[in-house]
Parts: sequence; C-alpha cells; structure tokens
Amino acid sequence: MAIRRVPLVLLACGSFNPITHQHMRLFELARDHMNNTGQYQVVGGIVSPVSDCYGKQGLVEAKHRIAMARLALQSSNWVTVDEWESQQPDWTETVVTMRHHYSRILKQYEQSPGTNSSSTGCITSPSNPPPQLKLLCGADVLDTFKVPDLWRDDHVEEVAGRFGLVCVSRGGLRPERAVHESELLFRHRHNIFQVREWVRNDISATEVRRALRRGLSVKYLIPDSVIQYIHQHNLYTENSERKNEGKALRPLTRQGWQPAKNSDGKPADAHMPLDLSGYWKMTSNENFEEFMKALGAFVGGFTDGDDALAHINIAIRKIARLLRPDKEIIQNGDHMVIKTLSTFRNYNMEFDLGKEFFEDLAAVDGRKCMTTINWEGDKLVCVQKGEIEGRGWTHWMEGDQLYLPVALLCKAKSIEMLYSKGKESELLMLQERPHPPGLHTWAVFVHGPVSETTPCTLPLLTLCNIYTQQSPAANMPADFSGKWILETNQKFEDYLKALNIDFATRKIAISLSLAKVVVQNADEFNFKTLSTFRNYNLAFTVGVEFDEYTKGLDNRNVKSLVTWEGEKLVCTQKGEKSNRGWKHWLEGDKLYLELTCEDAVCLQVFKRKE
Ligand SMILES: Nc1ncnc2c1ncn2[C@@H]1O[C@H](COP(=O)(O)OP(=O)(O)OP(=O)(O)O)[C@@H](O)[C@H]1O
Ligand SMILES: NC(=O)c1ccc[n+]([C@@H]2O[C@H](COP(=O)(O)O)[C@@H](O)[C@H]2O)c1
Repeated sequence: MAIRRVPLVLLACGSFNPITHQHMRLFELARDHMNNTGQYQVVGGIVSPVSDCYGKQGLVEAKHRIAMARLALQSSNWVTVDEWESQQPDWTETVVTMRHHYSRILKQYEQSPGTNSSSTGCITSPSNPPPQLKLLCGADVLDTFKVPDLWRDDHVEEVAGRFGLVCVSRGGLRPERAVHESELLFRHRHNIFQVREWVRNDISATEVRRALRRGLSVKYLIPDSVIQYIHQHNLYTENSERKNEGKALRPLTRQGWQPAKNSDGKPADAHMPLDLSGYWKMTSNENFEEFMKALGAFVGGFTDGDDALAHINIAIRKIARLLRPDKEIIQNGDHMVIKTLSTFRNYNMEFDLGKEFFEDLAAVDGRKCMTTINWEGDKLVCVQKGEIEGRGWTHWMEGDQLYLPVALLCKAKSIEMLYSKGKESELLMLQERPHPPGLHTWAVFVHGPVSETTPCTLPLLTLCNIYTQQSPAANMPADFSGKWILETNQKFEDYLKALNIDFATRKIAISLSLAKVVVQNADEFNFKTLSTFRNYNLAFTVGVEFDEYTKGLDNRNVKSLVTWEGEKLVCTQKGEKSNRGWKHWLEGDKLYLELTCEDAVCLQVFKRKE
C-alpha cells in the first residue's frame, strides 16, 4: 500500500521590505527538502508580511510590501501572499498568525470531499491525512528566539512543538547550532527541519534598501516588476529609512521589560516585587552602641565573660560608632549584591535568590551560616542557619528611605542577662512597628519559632538605621546614579559593524532591551549594562587610566581613560580601533550615551526607571 504523505503548507513571516529573490528561493529549497523526506507533500506556501506596527527601522507601508510580494510571486503557482497579518490593528505574534492560518487550512480540509466526521468528532479522510502547517524561516530567526523579551517561551514551544519549523541556512549561519544550544529547540529537534541552501545567497532586504538609497542597481537581486514598483512609488529613500529609527520593536514593548527567569522557569518578577537597587546613605543610627554591646556579648558568649574580649569589643564599638556605613544594592533579577560600606570595614553579600550559600559573618560576629534569601510577598526574607537558632532578617521598603531595625535573638547562656524572655506576639509587634511616613523601610529581624516553651530569648533593644537613597556624587558635575532603561538606540548596528561584530550577534544585539545600573561614589563609578542575554560591567575612577577588556562585546583589550568635560563623562578607548570611546551626559531626566568607533556614531537614550 502506498504511504500517504502529510500535506504540508509552509508559512513565511517577515518584513519583506522589499521581497527578494532569496525569500522566494526559501520556498523552493524547503519544498524540495520536505518532499524528499518522503513523509510530506508540500501543497502550498504563504508569504505573510508583518504589520506596520512592528516598528522595524525603514519599514514601508504594508500595502506596498504586499503589492511588491504579489508582483514577485506572480511567477509562482504554489506560493501566495496573505494580508491578514498585515491588516491587524497591532503587531501579531507569529504563533497567533500560525493559529489563524492553521484553523483556516483545517476548515478547508474538513470541507473537502471524502472527509468524514467520526463519532468522536475527529475529522478523518480515507484519502488525505490532515494537513500540517510549518513556519518557514532563515537560520537567523532561530537565534532571535533567545533574545530576551522578544519571544515568549510558550510561543516558541508552540511554534516548534505543535507546528514545527523548516529552517534554511543563511550565509554562514547554520540552524543546527541554535538547535543544539537551546534546550527547548533541542527537545523539538525532530520537528525542526534544517535545509542547507546549495548556492549560498547572503542577500538581505536591508542591503537592497541601502543600494536603492545610494542609487545603485538592484537588478537580479529582486524581480524587475518590484524594481519598477519601487521607482513608481519612490519607496526607499533616506527619509523612509528614518522611519522607526531608534524605536524598540513592538514585541519588546508588548512583552515589556521582563526580568530574568528563575531556575524554576517562572518569570523572576513573580518573586521580585521591589527593586532595591541604588546607593543608600545612612542618615540615622539609633541604639547603635547598645546593639554593638549585644553583638559583643554574642562574641563574648564563646568565652563567657572574657575581659580582654570585652575590651576589644569596647574598642570596636567606639570606632564603629563613628562610622556611618553606606549601602549599595545591585539587584539584577534573581541575583543581588548588598554592600555595606564604611572606611573601617566593608561587608559584601552576593547571592542568588532561593539558593543556599555559605555566609562568613567574620566581619559581623565571627560566625558562619548557611544562608538562603528569598521573596515572601514583598518582603526579602533571609534565613541564616547556624549556631544561633532562628537567625535571619527581613527587608522591605516604602517611600524613598531605608529603615533598618535589627533585633537579636540568641540562646547563648551568657547573654540571657541582657535580654528578657519574650513571646511571639512581642516579636510580631517588633516587626510591625510603625514607620515614619514616606520612608523606605528595611527591617532586619530575627524570625523563627519563638514561644514561652523554647529557651529562646528576645532582645530588649533594636538597632534602627535609617538610610536615604542618595547619590554619593552630590558635588560632581553630574550624577548618573540610578537605574536606566533604554528608550532609543540610533545607529547601533553601524557601531557594531565598525567593531566587526558578526551578522547574527548584531541581529540579536539590536533587538535587546537594555538597562543600566550606575553607582557613582564621588569620582568612582560602577556602570552595569544589563540584558538577560549578556551583562557588561565597568568600574573605573575618573582620571585614572585602566585596562579594559570588552568581554562579550568585541572581546578586545583597550586602554581606557574617563574624564569630565564640563558635565559630560568622556571616555577614550585606545586600542586596535581608531576614534573609539563614549560620552555620557544627562538632559532632563534622560541619560544620553554616545558610542563612537571609527566613523560610526551611535546615540542611546535611557529613561530613569522609577
Ligand atoms: N538570504 C537569506 N537566506 C536565508 N533566509 C533569509 C534570507 N533573507 C531573508 N531570509 C528569511 O526570510 C524571512 C523574512 O525575512 P525578512 O523579511 O526579515 O528579510 P531580511 O532580509 O532578513 O530583512 P532585513 O534585512 O530587513 O532584516 C526570515 O525568515 C529570514 O530569515
Ligand atoms: N514573539 C514573536 O512572535 C515574534 C518576535 C519577533 C519577531 N517575530 C516575527 O518574526 C519576523 C521577523 O521579521 P524580521 O526579520 O523582518 O524582523 C516577523 O514576522 C515578526 O513578526 C515574532
């Protein structure tokens, strides 16, 4: 009996701005490949141009892109142009376009002669198995799946799992690498058909538009009828290329700024209700001496009243009382760094939420703990397992200040004198004590089982530190401190090209949403450029030349020097590339960054994240 092949429709989604010969070759290559599997019979092809709301630079109106695609495909007897997607009121996710076409195709199939509806409601046809729809794309599209915020994982899952992909190599770019590197794609590898073009064609619509703007010939790259249409409607000009310039793609703004995923695959914002990032200056330090005494008693607890140790404690207390430690907090999705900074001692904590880590509290009370920190509602809760039972703290914030009551609880015999027994209700009162209105409130307290029957003790005192979110750069020409989100990004691709970044990486980089966290402490800076794809950290002191390795960007070594030029922070990066450097400045509530390399100049504008 002859094997019945699965009828297959290929759907290509894209800008088609304008359609090129290679777009059409994709269909021919894919059809040959799929027919040669012996399993499928390609019965149709659909070109679905994206809507005008997609926001891609230089995107001309959909009516023109549709018209050009139709002219080009007049020579095909199996590929058609469909305008449904382009006519939707907003940009449409590819999976939604696939669902639309698939339900249409299924309806046609159900209505075709010889198809029966069984008692279970399943549609069967003795002569034709149900058709399938697969997404036809170039290898670059697979790489875009990993761009943060561009595709939803459940959509990629549905595209690759439910429908399937037919993916054609593009220039040097092979689909197999992307499949190998992605767990999700690898899981669906049997539904991702990789097609090798046997005559390499690196053409891109961007290059066709560039040639047209420069008045160069594009004959034999795109059909004559399309060339004629472009000239008739004066389509690709300097002006049209500026459309959407620097604008974020609609998928990025639709899905919004999404922080990194947690290890359980859930979005981190489910666990990250607050953003504590910033530089905090201590403004008040109530009960500090008493608190230090108590802490000293913890240390003293090891030797039970050792005089020498008590003296050391007094000395440390005296120094510590003079200090006003600042706090710097860097929060990047699930990863946090909390630095307590003073000229006497710094205490740094770096951790991933939900992952237990070893914490050496040598700088605090000499103990060691196994610590886990996690969000509980909008509170950051830390559990420190170790010698002191029920040790830990909780942070939360309100308004624009940081309020830090610290309570101590210990079973050590030697400090029972210092503390009276307490009840759970008292501990709760402590946690819920009223805060000054409009303050960022950080509470650090001990939690854990407390009851009259346990030998736990409750402190008589709490340490109340109040911090104000401030910049330590008040006297500097400009203060860049804070968290910034990329709004526009002009000529970034030109800059990346000047750095010799390859095509695939450029494609990914230009569609990234970026954030910057700047910590400025007088002339010392820490710039973190964050995307969930790659982070780049840069720490420097103004006026001090340093060696910079541009890791994850173009991986070059440069000698960098940052200076103030008026209110602009200006960096020169001496190395292999000429005229390389950047300038940061503020205008209103926006942060501007000009990046230069050779003759490329990119301008990025960031808005402050509330
Ligand atoms: N030269 C090519 N080789 C393989 N696939 C290609 C090629 N050009 C375009 N494609 C594929 O065609 C589909 C639609 O592409 P699109 O309209 O974005 O064209 P493009 O040339 O990539 O455009 P642009 O240069 O404006 O980014 C995508 O799946 C893309 O990967
Ligand atoms: N989340 C999504 O469904 C998603 C994201 C990015 C691009 N796309 C689609 O991929 C195609 C890419 O086209 P370009 O290569 O012209 O940018 C477009 O059809 C676009 O709609 C889909």
